Amino acid sequence: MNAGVGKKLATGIAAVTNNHALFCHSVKFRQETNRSNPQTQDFGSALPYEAIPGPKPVPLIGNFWRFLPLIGSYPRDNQVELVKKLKKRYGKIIKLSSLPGRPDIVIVCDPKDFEKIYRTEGIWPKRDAMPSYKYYRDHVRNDFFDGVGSMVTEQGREWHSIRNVANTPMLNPKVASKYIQPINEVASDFVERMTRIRGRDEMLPATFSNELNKWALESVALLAMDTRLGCLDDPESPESSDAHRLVEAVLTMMKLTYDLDVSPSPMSAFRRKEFNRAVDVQIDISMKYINRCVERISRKEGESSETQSILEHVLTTSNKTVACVVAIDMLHAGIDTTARSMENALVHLSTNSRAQRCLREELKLVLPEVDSPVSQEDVLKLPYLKACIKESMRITPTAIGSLREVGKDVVLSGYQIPKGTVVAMYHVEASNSPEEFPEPQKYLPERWLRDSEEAGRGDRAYAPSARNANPFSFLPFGFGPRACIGQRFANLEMEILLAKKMEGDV
Ligand code: HEM
Repeated sequence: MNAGVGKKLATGIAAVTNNHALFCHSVKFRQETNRSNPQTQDFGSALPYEAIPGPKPVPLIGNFWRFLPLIGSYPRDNQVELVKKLKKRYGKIIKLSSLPGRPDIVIVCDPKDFEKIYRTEGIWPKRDAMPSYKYYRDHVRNDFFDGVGSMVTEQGREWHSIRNVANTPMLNPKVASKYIQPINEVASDFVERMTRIRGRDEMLPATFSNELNKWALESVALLAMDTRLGCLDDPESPESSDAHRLVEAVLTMMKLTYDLDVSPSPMSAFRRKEFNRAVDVQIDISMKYINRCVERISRKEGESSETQSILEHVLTTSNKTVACVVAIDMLHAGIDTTARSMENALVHLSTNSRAQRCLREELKLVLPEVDSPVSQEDVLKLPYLKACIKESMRITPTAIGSLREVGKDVVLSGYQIPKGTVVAMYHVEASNSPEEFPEPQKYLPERWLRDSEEAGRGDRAYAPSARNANPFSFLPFGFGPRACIGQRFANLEMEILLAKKMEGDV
């Protein structure tokens, strides 16, 4: 398994310069924060924008050279390391200016500033993301997309119209409950596959991260295409199968999104062609299953919308192009993120035998029958399981930060930030800050349990409650109207797989 947990940047829509963002972890927190007014300092009396600390641009070449090998101070640093270095040198707010072809970026690390930023975003938050995919849609395959924008890349009214179509089924708990059984089946197949692929020494293969991508794709295909693809089949699907081609296409696209949008090079023209081919495959395969679904809908006219699947709902309220765009958004945003978050949780647990014991104890009580399906009610009775996942996402979030264009003039860390400035909120800094989470590097799921009695039970550790932290310091799925639309499903997929995996190990 990958040892570099925490250093991974989610590609897809994730990771600040590659553009991901986050969501609040409890309704209670949301109500509490609504009561306070984060705008405490008057704009006019704040320090000017120009005075924000940060690397000073050199005449003609700006700040670009700082990221070059040999001469730069931050050559090819991953973003977590880069921000740590910048924060140590300049403080909690840093301005990165004079980067070729990019606007200034203001980096912030303080959760109090995150709240102020999210409070300015209004009903149509702006988060620029994946320019390569946008270019493909607007210029390469405009014939197919015909102006339909994607949730991940669009802004303003265009973003709102596609997000609205997807919100209705994806945020409906009754629709989600229809997926519990198939998500269970995918998880059981994956646990069986884990047993098959273990070596004689019982170790998982070095390709285990890729196996998790297959599990995440198999789960997302349920939502996006109403189908089981067969990514976990034994014997493996042939190279010409949809499962094989889609895994390759999604992984290629995710890798090239990073190369093209974050780290462009002289090879970019060749990579763009490969990128375009990878999206072509996703369109072909998604459309095949969307067409099948259209036939199914025509056979069962008159069904209530509550019994419809997400895809059926999108097709009956919109059209096939919109359904395909939503499906591709899910493929982009729902695979790498869920697979990496699951991998991180497994790594944290594998190195923490006490947490493993506590989790098994809880599972034995709630799910005495190994192999029985995990229901939504079961999950509600498994607070330690949920806490294990949360704690892993706190220490090693897959989306390390989030971009926004500020919607109003705002004061951040005492400096004026004019409306329209691009800010990068580094959530990973806040969720690992000792001010918010004492002993931040310690994996203590107990932080997330509701009361101290529960925390002290059996082998459980006493831990400082996460409830004392600023609610904006832990936002693994973003915040506000642009928060992750797949959060409910991602959590269900991870909870059910983790429960089945740990149960099976007893
Ligand atoms: C553990 C897994 C996941 C994590 C950590 C994650 C995290 C995020 C984050 C941080 C954002 C940006 C939110 C913002 O800017 O405030 C986001 C957006 C998004 N996520 Fe997820 N996500 C996960 C799984 C999924 C899944 C399974 C799906 C789909 C089935 C999905 C679909 C999306 C989409 C479409 C967006 C863009 C929403 C928009 O801009 O309107 N995500 N996700």
